[in-house]
Amino acid sequence: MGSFLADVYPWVKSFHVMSVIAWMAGLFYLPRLFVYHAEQGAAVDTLFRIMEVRLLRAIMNPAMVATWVFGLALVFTPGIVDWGMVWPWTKAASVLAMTWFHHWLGLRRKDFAVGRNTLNGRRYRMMNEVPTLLMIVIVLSVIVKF
Ligand code: HEM
Repeated sequence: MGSFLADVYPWVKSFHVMSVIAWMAGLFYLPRLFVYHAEQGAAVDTLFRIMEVRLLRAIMNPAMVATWVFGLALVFTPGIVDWGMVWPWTKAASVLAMTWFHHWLGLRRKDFAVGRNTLNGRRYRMMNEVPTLLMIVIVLSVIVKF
């Protein structure tokens, strides 16, 4: 299994990065939709509900699962992760936080879907910074490898 993963390592890493791009696109865009949805209210309600559920189900959920599957395959590839270094731990903490953020967005989408959103546009703008900060930590972790 280890030698198979070593053989396909560049492929797995390519698909990991592709799924990361799709997942991050959704994580950046969905909170922006929530900002407009919270601020414009009834005028855009039906259209935004459809856009939000489709973005989450058709793009973000599959992209998150693919990111995890390819990412874990990289973790099990011999010689890639040295748990004695700091970067695997900062990366692991950040991807867990990113996954929490994904689920937090899913819960907020459900609030909008039943007309029970309680947060204003400003709160969603602030939450929009969470994936940006986590992305910075993740990319520095995997590229600089401190
Ligand atoms: C969801 C769970 C994730 C796991 C288990 C995971 C794990 C890994 C591992 C083990 C590597 C290989 C590092 C190497 O080849 O030296 C890697 C590469 C990479 N990961 Fe992730 N990752 C995850 C999520 C993410 C996320 C959310 C991002 C971006 C925000 C990301 C961005 C990258 C990038 C850009 C690389 C390529 C680095 C290089 O050029 O070597 N990963 N990932």
